[in-house]
Amino acid sequence: MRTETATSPSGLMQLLKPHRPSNKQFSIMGLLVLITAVFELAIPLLSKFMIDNISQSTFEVSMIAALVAIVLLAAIFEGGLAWYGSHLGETTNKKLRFSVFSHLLHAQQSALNNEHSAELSARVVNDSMSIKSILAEDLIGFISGLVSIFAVVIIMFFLDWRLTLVLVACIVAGIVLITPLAMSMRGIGMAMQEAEAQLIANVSEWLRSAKTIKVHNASSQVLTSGQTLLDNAYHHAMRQARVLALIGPISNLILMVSMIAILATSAIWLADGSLTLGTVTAFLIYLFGLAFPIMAMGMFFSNVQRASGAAERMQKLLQIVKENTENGDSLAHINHLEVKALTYTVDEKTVLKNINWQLPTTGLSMIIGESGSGKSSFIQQLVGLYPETLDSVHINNKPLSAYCLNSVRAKIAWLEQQPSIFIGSVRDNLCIGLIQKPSDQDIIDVLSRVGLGEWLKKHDAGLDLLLSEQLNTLSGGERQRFALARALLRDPELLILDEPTSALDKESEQSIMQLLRSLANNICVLMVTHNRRLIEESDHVLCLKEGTQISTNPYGIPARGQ
Ligand SMILES: Nc1ncnc2c1ncn2[C@@H]1O[C@H](COP(=O)(O)OP(=O)(O)OP(=O)(O)O)[C@@H](O)[C@H]1O
Repeated sequence: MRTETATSPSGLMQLLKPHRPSNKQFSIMGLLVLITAVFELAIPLLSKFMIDNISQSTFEVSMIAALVAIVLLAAIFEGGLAWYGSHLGETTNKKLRFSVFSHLLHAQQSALNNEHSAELSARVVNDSMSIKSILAEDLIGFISGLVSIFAVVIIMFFLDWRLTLVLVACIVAGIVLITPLAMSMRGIGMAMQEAEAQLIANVSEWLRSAKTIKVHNASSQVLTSGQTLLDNAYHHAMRQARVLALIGPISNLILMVSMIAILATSAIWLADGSLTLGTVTAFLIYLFGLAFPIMAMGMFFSNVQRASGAAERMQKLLQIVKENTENGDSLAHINHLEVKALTYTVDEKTVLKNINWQLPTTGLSMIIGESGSGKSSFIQQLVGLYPETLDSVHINNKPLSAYCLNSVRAKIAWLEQQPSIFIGSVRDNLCIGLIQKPSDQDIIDVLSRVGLGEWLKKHDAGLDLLLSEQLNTLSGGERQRFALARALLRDPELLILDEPTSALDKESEQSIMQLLRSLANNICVLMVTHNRRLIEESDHVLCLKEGTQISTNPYGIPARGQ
């Protein structure tokens, strides 16, 4: 479950710790920053000597050659530094995204049930971007800015300490002005990321449900809601733009005021001969050179605040408790399956109450009951999706909590009420999670067994045909049979099906039931159904009413084994 944490720039460091570049990589970056700064700082000094030599008529051509060489080297190192920074930032970004994505995939289902998938995707993809830019761009700007400001102030001090004092006073005033603006970026950044995640979640849902919206004449209503979300995102983006728009001009203002102050004071000292024209030129070049570092440092502080907000949101995701799927005994075979005193509660609502049922390891068992009676919830407990009920499900007289869940799930195939289709080929969709991939012929045979042989023949791409949730390649009934094929390829010992024939015509239903009956000779087939006709086919029945097991069959139809 989630917990609140106060995240600051130190929270950002904590998030980055396992993924950040190595000390060696940081050292290389530091070295590149230093070399680039040295070259860039040498340019004004060389210019000063050149100008002073020209005015004293002692000019040498070699000086121009040295200046050109240094300008070129500075440009080469600057490019190299930008590339290296991006390399470090992008690598960290990739690792961070992978870590959060992998954490979410392994997160406990109950925590994921409360989240919107598109909002989670937005956090994995978007929030990490602002964290990446700290490493890829801002950190370099900050370190080179720091080195430049420090070195420039020292060089200037040796050139003329009086002008330096004027400049330092201007810089300090600028920092005092910029700091509160930078600090406000954290809250703004968080609110902006939150607004964008909400926008993405809603837009993706609306677009997925475009047909429903059209048929219900709800486009204008949805647009109004969309407008509100857009206004919210726009409002926060503009708050950010206002702060950034202030940081730029304030930095320029510092530069301008510094320049005017330096020129004014230089005029006096030039007149009394205590200052050379070369020194003034060098000062002015250094001063322009300081504009970028000062701006970069302002940006660094504001972006660190913004990234801290993103880090806080990502940290919350990383605090979702993960499933423990790898520890415990490995399950070889299901010889005995029993549910003992199973109670399942969600948000103080009792969904299942004290269910006791021994499932036969072969045969066709059915779970029946009114809508909302807890049938789907019951079968989800058998695959260990909810840690709080692991001790109530017993396999071979040991609770699920004693087993390595991955080994249990390897023996089970679960066909959801609304089967998922992933972006990928027919083959990829059917073989998902299988360690030993079946041959194409095996896949084609299974598709024929579930009645999709003709469907496959209609598509030239065959098993390479691309499927996705959005592509309407499969009808509702075909999708159910497709998911059954996926389940069969797992060669399960327990086959769980949540209303597997709800979208099928009578003929297809009969052929699927025939298939399930023949499978039930060797394995446990457990299906949820509303269909009265099918109950007659069952060997065993669990009847649920408002989450409680009842002995009387509400349909009044005796099952085969009863
Ligand atoms: N994660 C959850 N959070 C809140 N309520 C839940 C959750 N899971 C199930 N429920 C509630 O528990 C009850 C049983 O739901 P379940 O889906 O198991 O019923 P069902 O018998 O399969 O219904 P149907 O036949 O309509 O599919 C419902 O009222 C449902 O809203």
